[in-house]
Amino acid sequence: MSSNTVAQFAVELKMPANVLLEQLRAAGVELQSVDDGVTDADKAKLLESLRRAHGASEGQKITLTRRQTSEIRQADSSGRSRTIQVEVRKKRVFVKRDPAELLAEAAKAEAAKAELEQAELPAEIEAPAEQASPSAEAPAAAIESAAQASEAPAAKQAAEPVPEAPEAAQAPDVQAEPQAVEPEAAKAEPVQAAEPEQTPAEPAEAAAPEASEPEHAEPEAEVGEAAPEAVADEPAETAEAQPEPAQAASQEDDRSARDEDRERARRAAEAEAAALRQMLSRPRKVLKAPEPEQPGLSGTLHKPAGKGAAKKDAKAGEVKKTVKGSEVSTAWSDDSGRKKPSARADAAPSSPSRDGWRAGGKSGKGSRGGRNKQAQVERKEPQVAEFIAREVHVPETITVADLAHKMSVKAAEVIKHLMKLGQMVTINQVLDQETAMIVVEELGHTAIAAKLDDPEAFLDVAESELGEVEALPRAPVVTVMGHVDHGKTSLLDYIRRAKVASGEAGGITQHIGAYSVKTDRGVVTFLDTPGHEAFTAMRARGAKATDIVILVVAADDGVMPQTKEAIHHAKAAGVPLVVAINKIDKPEANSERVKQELVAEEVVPEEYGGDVPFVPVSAKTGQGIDDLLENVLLQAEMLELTAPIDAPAKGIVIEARLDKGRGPVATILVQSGTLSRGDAVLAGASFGRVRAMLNENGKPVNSAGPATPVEIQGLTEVPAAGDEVIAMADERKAREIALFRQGKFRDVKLARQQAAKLESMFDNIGEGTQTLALIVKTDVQGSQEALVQSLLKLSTDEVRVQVVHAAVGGISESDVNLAIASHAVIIGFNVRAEQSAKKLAESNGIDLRYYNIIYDAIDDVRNAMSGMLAPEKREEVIGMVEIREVFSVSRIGNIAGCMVTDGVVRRDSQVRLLRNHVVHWTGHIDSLRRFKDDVKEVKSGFDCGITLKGNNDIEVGDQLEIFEIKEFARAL
Ligand SMILES: Nc1nc2c(ncn2[C@@H]2O[C@H](COP(=O)(O)OP(=O)(O)OP(=O)(O)O)[C@@H](O)[C@H]2O)c(=O)[nH]1
Repeated sequence: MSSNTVAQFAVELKMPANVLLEQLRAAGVELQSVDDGVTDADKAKLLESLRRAHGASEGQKITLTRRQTSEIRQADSSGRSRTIQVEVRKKRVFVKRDPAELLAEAAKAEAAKAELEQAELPAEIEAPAEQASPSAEAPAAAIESAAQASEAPAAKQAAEPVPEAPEAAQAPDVQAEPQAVEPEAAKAEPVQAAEPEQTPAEPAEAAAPEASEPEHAEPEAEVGEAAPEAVADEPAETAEAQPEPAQAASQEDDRSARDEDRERARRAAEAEAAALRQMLSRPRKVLKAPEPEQPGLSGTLHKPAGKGAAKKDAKAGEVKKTVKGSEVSTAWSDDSGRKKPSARADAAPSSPSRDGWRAGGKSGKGSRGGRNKQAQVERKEPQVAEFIAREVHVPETITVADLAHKMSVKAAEVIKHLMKLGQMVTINQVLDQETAMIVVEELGHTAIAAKLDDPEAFLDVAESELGEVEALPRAPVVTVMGHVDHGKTSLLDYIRRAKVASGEAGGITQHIGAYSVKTDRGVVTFLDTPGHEAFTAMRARGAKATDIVILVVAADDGVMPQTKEAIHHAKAAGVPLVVAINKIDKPEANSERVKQELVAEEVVPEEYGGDVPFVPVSAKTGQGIDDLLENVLLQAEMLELTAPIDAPAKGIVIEARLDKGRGPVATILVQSGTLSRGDAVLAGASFGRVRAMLNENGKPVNSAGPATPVEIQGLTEVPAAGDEVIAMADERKAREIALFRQGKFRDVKLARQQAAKLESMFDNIGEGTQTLALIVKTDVQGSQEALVQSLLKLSTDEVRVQVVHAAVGGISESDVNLAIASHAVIIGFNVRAEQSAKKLAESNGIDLRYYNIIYDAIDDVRNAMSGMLAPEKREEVIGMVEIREVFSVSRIGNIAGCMVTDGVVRRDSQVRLLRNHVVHWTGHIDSLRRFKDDVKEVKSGFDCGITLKGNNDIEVGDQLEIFEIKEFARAL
């Protein structure tokens, strides 16, 4: 192609015509002016000249590549750990080119740059990050192709590279490539956005998004700041590396600048992450607070602060950091653009916190997770309850749940321990007392066996929950006693007729064995079971129902045997007496004689200086009845009888029977608390729910307070008179106890027998003087007196003989009951027990002794009293055992496999461990087994397994000397 003139060629090359003219002249082309023609040969000359002037025609290329990887860990709001790996690749190529080429490129680059400037910005602002890169590359590629295409002869001044050209060329090369941009980062955005309550809650922030926290920033704003953010990290780099070609040529400088850039970028990334983490972990309230200092900080820490500088850097394309996903870049830009200054200010000086964060990240949790963990630990600390050793009262039976409750542990804990003991139980399973006590001790508490019939043991939890209930005054409960035909029934009938029937419309429909009488001074409750039999029968069961005894003595008959018996019963029970001298309406009545006879029985009237009120009455005419009641109430006042009302009911069975239509019916005297219809009750060995309740007049009532007799229905069985009645919280528990008592009944009876045996009297040895209680029944009065006097003379300083009751006649049920109640021994001289009395005595273990010779009786009693002295204890070897094998069993210890070589070994015997015939240890046998069964004794010639209580130190060849401590009664 031929150009016409220099001027035209200069226009083509876009350079001044006179400059081109000079270059042509320098190349040796003879030209006079710019209007001279230029041939192709001239152009070739110019090219050759320029090449010569600037060395090799090929440009020298220097490429620097930097790769930087950073990892960011953070926890999201749910505490999950996320990792974001960011790899930033930077490639910078410096090309030293032919000035002519550069000259040509320069012209085109100018145009391309303008094009890029327009294309790049919208690409980064609006397009997602991955789209931003190609769009940025496109104009850059155009520049390169344009530069390469212009192989036109270069002008001289093109020897120096145009400053902006390399930068433009670098634009496509330098990219931040997200190697592993996790979707978590994208998730972070919804997390932030998912706080709708904040934006409406903070209208001020919404109005000023620049000052608000990133959470409130609008997505468009965040995306828009992606480019400035990315470039803002590298302002120094662009500033230092670009403008001066001389510096760009210096590799050393360039490298150090890049190191700085890299370090800065790293810190920036960390600061961003820290800021993000802070932002996520910060409490919401804190988030609402604006941070006004941020823009200022941004300006100071980042030299080209503000959008202008950022945009400029973006245009230069020195470093462009992009990550996949607009949300990620949004989050990052959001942090860096707004929070980075403060974040960096926070994070940079306090590397420990950053370390902490990283450490948290390693453990799979962000710093917030770490803090939370710490907080959780702190919160957990107080939950570690301090162990408190308790005294646990273990009743006859207890469920696993209740036992756990008593020990304040979880039922699972109890079940676990029982499993260790080889017992698989459920939470509702009933444990026997022994097992329960083992568990209690296992758990480190002190087990106390509650008394077999101690209702407190079942109610202690309930009562402790109820707390103290105020005890209020209650009516006295009175029993009438006296000799046959002295008028007990008449007296009770009169009182009931006069005081109860008259006051009740409809009269007495049913007589339930007890009733209450209202007087001017108060209420008196009568047990309508005259005679001391019922009284003593109750006492024999350990129940005390009566507060006061009215002793009826016929004025025309005087003190008779049953009168005396009644006195003995009352005195044995420690119940105060009120004497009613009855039948004073009769002309032959002699009150004074009665008084004197009673004084002989140690019942001293007040007028004689005693403490027993004597009231002359007539059950026939009603004379003195009011006075009698008044005296009873006076006596009651002195006793200060009280009982809680607002409490679960406790009472006693007065009488019970099986009604054909109604099933078991029991007359109950409520002694404390209030019994209500529907209450679950335990009555001795029977239980049930109070289905119906009738008062003394047969009228249905819903509740009964202290000292109130009621008849109840709903028990499963007929209880015995004198059985204690307890209202319980739940029927299930009442049932368990009742069933257990039924099973234990035999044992209870056996236990009772112990106390009444003459031989076992010495078991009761304690401090101070002992008392031997006797009931003496003889054939004639003479022998009675002789025997009683002889027996009383046996009393010593240590043992006192007490004749509770002495009378002529056969041994009656009443005598046996008195013996039960008084723990007395019955001596029958030439008399025998009635059949019923014999049965009662047998069933209750009462010692009945028959004698024909007074001295035999006296000798026996003396021997018994000798037994009551502390007996001599002597040791008696009963067997010898050889240990032939030793088995070690975990949790049990060492078990000795033994052969009984001599005598017998008993489970409850004591043992002395002999090693080489030297006593090594003395103690008790823990368990004695034959094969797998526990046995009570093993005789000579048999092998057995023995464990020793508290001793595991056993060896093969050891000998066990089995002995028992036997007590030998001392003679007086
Ligand atoms: N004149 C008179 N007779 C009375 C009086 N009290 C009771 N009697 C009579 O004495 C007799 C016996 O009276 P009860 O009330 O049955 O005597 P008790 O003590 O209950 O007799 P037992 O039930 O057998 O123990 C009856 O015939 C009564 O009528 C009284 O105060 N004056």
